[in-house]
Amino acid sequence: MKIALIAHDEKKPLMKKLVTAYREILAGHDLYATGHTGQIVQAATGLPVHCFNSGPLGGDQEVGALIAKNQLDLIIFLRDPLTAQPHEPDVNALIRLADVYNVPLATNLGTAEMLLRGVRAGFADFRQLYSGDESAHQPL
Ligand SMILES: O=C(CO)COP(=O)(O)O
Repeated sequence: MKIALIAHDEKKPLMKKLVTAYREILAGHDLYATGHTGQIVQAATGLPVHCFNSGPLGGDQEVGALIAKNQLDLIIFLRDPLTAQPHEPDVNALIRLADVYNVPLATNLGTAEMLLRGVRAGFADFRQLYSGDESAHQPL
C-alpha cells in the first residue's frame, strides 16, 4: 500500500512517536510525505520515504496529485487545529480529494492508530480494487 504521512509543525513530535511505535507496520509499505515530515519519519524509522516539497511550498498539492490518480491508499495527516496555516487552501484541497477518491484519511492521533491497526489486520485490502484506477466512482 501507498501511505502518505504529513504533520503540521506542532504535531511533528507526535508524528515521530507514531511512526516509531508503528514502524513494523509502516515498513511493509511505500511511504510518501511532505518535505519536513518526511525527513523526521526517515530519521526516526530508518525507512525510505519519498519526500515531496514542504507543505507550504506545494507538498500538500503534490500529495493531492497522487490522490487524484488514485495512487495513494491511506493518509495520516496530523493537523494542528489551533494554528492558522498560510497554505490552508492547499490543506483543504487535499482533504477534499481524499473524500472524492475514498482514501482513508486520519487527521488526529486516535484515527491514525485505528487506521494503522486496520492496515495490520488487513482491513485496507479493499484499496486494491481502487489502486491505479483513475475513476473516483467505484461500485462497492
Ligand atoms: O505543512 C504541512 C502540511 O500542510 C507539512 O509540511 P512539512 O512536512 O514540509 O512541514
